[in-house]
Amino acid sequence: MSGRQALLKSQCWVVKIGSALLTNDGKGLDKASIALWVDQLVWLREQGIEVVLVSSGSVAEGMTRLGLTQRPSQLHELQAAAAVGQMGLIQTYETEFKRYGLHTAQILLTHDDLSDRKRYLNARSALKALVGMNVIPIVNENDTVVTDEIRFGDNDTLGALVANLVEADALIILTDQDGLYDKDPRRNVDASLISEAQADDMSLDQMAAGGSGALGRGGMVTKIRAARLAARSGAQTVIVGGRIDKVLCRLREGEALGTLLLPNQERQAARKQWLAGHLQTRGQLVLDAGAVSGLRQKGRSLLAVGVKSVSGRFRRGEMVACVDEQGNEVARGLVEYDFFDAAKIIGLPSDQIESVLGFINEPELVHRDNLVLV
Ligand SMILES: Nc1ncnc2c1ncn2[C@@H]1O[C@H](COP(=O)(O)OP(=O)(O)O)[C@@H](O)[C@H]1O
Ligand SMILES: N[C@@H](CCC(=O)OP(=O)(O)O)C(=O)O
Repeated sequence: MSGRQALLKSQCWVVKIGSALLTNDGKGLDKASIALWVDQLVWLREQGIEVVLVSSGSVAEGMTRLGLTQRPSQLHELQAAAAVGQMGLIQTYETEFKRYGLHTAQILLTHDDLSDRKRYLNARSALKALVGMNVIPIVNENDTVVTDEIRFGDNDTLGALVANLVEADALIILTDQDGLYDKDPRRNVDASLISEAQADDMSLDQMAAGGSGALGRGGMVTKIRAARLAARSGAQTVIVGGRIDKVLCRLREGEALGTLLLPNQERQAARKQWLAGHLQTRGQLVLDAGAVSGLRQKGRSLLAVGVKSVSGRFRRGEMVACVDEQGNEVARGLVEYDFFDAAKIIGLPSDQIESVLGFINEPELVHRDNLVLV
């Protein structure tokens, strides 16, 4: 399945709404538009699509609330504006989703949260749990604690990393242009819209060279880069105009709006390759024959009950090798428990984990989504 067809079948969307759109041309949050996007996000949920929202707008809203006419240049002022503005942003979404009786959750992330494996797994479990509870997670960068070096800066990158995190099928980037044009449409009246391309097509880069608008941070450069990052876990990206009437519903129904940027591999293969990129094992789990066949033949997760021994000094979220009793490697995966805890629960059914450890991270020792067969 390729192209727009895949969107019809997709199950999980990360929708990113950029500053350029959200902030009513610099005059505070565009609440009327936010209400319309919320209507559409709720409609997507009703179609059975899991939705995670990545929303910018905290700095712009903070500027309005603090009466600043120019985006601050000093980091501490930017952080202060973001902290003030994030309140208004979340308040607005909370009010709009409440119309439908839906709860929202605020998730503020930094680059560190997603590069540290333990925090990565924690963020993943929390987001998945929220989505499972029919809550709409609203993600933004944690502007108050980040410094220059670790800032995502733009939320396109954050959107892509969240798409990797929740293994979304689609990253939808809503912006103030109808999509990616062959040159900046603000400066070139003859620019034409690119309807579909491979995310890794390098000729896209020069089309995006025009920079960003006055309110946005990354322009199209970071959107194309985001599409490439999202493609690592097999997600498609659509860059599309957020002001197009019922844009999200129409995309779901297969209408060819905006620019579709495709991953160059099938989702499963991309996901496995992405995991493989993280491989550097920190320990070893020896599996019994039942667990080996569960992983190999049935594509199951690894449960503690099927593990005979552990070695190494791994921590939760690190990569471990899973070997059979003869020492042959069967798979590698991200482990859900630290070495000392894993050693205590091997051989036990999952419903005994809590009584032995006093807590439970996950019922699996290695979840099948985090497992690559060797
Ligand atoms: N080839 C291009 N096609 C479309 N927009 C482009 C292109 N090159 C640069 N741009 C600029 O990118 C802007 C959108 O990016 P940005 O301002 O960062 O918005 P956002 O806040 O939505 O991320 C557009 O307003 C446009 O001026
Ligand atoms: N965290 C910042 C977002 C940065 C930003 O504006 O990004 P983008 O929407 O990608 O141009 C904020 O909420 O203002």
